[in-house]
Amino acid sequence: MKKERGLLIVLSGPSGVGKGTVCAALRKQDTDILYSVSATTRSPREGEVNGVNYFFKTKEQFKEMIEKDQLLEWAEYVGNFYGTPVDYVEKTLSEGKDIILEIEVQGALKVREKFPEGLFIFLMPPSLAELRNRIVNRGTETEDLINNRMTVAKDEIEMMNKYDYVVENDEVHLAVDRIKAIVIAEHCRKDRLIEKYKQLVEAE
Ligand SMILES: Nc1nc2c(ncn2[C@@H]2O[C@H](COP(=O)(O)OP(=O)(O)O)[C@@H](O)[C@H]2O)c(=O)[nH]1
Ligand SMILES: Nc1ncnc2c1ncn2[C@@H]1O[C@H](COP(=O)(O)OP(=O)(O)O)[C@@H](O)[C@H]1O
Repeated sequence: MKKERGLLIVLSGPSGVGKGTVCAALRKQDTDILYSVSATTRSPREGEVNGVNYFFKTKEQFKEMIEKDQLLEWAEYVGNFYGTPVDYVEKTLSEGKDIILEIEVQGALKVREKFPEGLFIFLMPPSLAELRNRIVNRGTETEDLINNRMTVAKDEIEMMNKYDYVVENDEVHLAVDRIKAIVIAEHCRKDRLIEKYKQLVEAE
């Protein structure tokens, strides 16, 4: 029987909403969802590990990846470049495994063009004041960068209607449970299963 392709899941949301935290919590659980590690020209934050959080690249190396068609999508975000290495995504999906991409809105829309069947989830903060608190408390950004990210955040939130689902990240464990529930439901959608069961009946 033809192997079912994995599900491509995109998680976006404004800076500081908790995408990294929620993804890390999801990764810790035994969910069978693999994680796409992006390439970026941003400098590593304290504690970030090359190849785990990001593949940290120079601008020249990043440009070379674009020229060699090694990125599924890429975008410039608050002065740095970010992109999704295409090979790992393709390999994972063709092995029938699910993969999650934690990427910003412009990139997500490009992925949508290539993978209309993907599952697009937007993570929302409980309020904009709470969003700012989270960025401030994380302590990784200067005042200027916090303001830039808040401006971008408002534009990003307006793009929410391009997504299939909106998940509030009030508490990490609740957001994780919601995402897991959405993924399970997506696997049960009839348009994903019709082919599989048709073959099953025909094989009888
Ligand atoms: N388009 C695109 N965006 C990415 C990629 N990797 C990360 N991002 C997004 O880039 C933005 C900035 O990421 P980062 O500097 O790590 O900060 P933070 O996620 O806001 O804490 C976030 O919205 C990420 O989701 C990628 O491969 N492609
Ligand atoms: N549900 C939550 N409640 C309170 N704080 C949170 C929650 N989710 C994430 N945070 C905190 O908010 C900050 C930003 O989270 P992070 O995962 O880095 O966001 P993003 O990847 O979306 O930029 C971190 O300090 C993180 O610990």
